Amino acid sequence: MRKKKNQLDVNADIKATALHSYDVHLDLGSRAYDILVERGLLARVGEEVSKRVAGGDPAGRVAVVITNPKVELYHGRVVMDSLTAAGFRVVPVVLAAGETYKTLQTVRRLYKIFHAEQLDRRAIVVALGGGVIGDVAGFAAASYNRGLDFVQVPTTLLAQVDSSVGGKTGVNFDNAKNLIGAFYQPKLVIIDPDTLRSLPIRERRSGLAEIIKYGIIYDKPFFDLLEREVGSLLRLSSAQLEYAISRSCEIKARVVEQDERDEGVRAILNYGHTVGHALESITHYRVYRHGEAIAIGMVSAALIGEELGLSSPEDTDAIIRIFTSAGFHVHLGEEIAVGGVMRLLSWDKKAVDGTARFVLMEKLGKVTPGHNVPPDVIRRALERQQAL
Ligand SMILES: NC(=O)c1ccc[n+]([C@@H]2O[C@H](COP(=O)([O-])OP(=O)(O)OC[C@H]3O[C@@H](n4cnc5c(N)ncnc54)[C@H](O)[C@@H]3O)[C@@H](O)[C@H]2O)c1
Ligand SMILES: O=C(O)C(=O)C[C@@H](O)[C@H](O)[C@H](O)COP(=O)(O)O
Ligand SMILES: [Zn+2]
Repeated sequence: MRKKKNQLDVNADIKATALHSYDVHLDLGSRAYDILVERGLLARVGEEVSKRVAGGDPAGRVAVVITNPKVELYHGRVVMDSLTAAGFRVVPVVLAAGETYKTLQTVRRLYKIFHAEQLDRRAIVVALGGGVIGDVAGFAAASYNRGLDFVQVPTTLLAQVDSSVGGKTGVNFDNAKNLIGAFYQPKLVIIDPDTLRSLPIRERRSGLAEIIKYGIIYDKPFFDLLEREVGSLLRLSSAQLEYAISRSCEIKARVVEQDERDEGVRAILNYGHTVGHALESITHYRVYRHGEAIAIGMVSAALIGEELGLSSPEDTDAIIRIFTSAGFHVHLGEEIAVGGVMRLLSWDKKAVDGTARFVLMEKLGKVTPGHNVPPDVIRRALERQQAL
């Protein structure tokens, strides 16, 4: 295992291999992998997958590229051509887009295609798209034939900074977000920030929420940088774009290395998700983008921490300020029933005996998991948030 480093030393782990090109390594022993961040990488997917996953011998190997219609339109050709040129037999699979398709039915559809194509264990599943594609394709790869090699090629900001890294795969089930799934690490993550040019502003903002999360949970200097850069990051004009992406992956990698299966410290990556997931679920995954829901959830968590005397009102204000300046609505809508949200908290994966355990901030840059919060405190915080 990599030596534990303090927050500032951790910057040294991101190896700048050229201008605006970064490699992050996630060290999990036999399941270790690289996260490559570089503009233009999409055209080198075939070469990188061949070298790093197929041991330089792609002959006779199938690459199943799982994507959705919009991503296929913008970025499918370049990826598939590059895999074909490297020597893979490419099987494209285009799934319907959106969180409402993050279901077992979609996974079953993938199994049917894998079966019809007679995939053997040498097949490689390539997820080309956002977090929904990555989570669904990853779960299918984890379970089909007891595990196929899996490569993440994330094309949303959210997927580039969060969902493509760390091996959480799965689908929603009834009213519970991500209830069915597996920990299954990719063999490689290929991030091309140029793909973000075709991404609508609302989706970019959603990804920014997870980037801001890393500042709140782990790295105050990063939070300060983000306060200055939110506008230019959204416009993709920030000179810090690649840094913000790789720094986010780096923080996630350092946390996952310590607790791959979410039994302890990894819960800090779930800051804001307890209320955030409940909001996604209560609105049937149709109202909020994931980042929008967890931005609201991060403000809820800050208000709860403040109510408990754990964190300061100044830090809550700083969180509200950064999200507001990025264009998020941090107010909890009057139409959202506080009681309904509170009931859904028991489905959170961090719950113990049906009672939510919150990740709460002590100060910007430091959060702790496992807080059992009295219901009246949660209610008070959520009602305050409705009045924001
Ligand atoms: N596994 C994890 O660790 C993890 C972490 C965070 C979030 N998630 C999950 O990720 C999901 C959210 O992911 P998301 O925000 O990427 O949403 P998403 O996958 O639904 O993608 C958002 C939209 O962007 C479009 N799109 C993707 N790339 C594009 C591009 N380059 N240009 C134009 N359009 C593009 C897609 O077609 C889709 O309509 C949620 O289900 C969430 O629970 C998982
Ligand atoms: O990787 C993690 O661990 C996270 O918690 C990252 C979250 O941003 C992500 O939304 C994750 O999918 C939530 O996981 P869950 O276990 O709460 O379903
Ligand atoms: Zn998330």
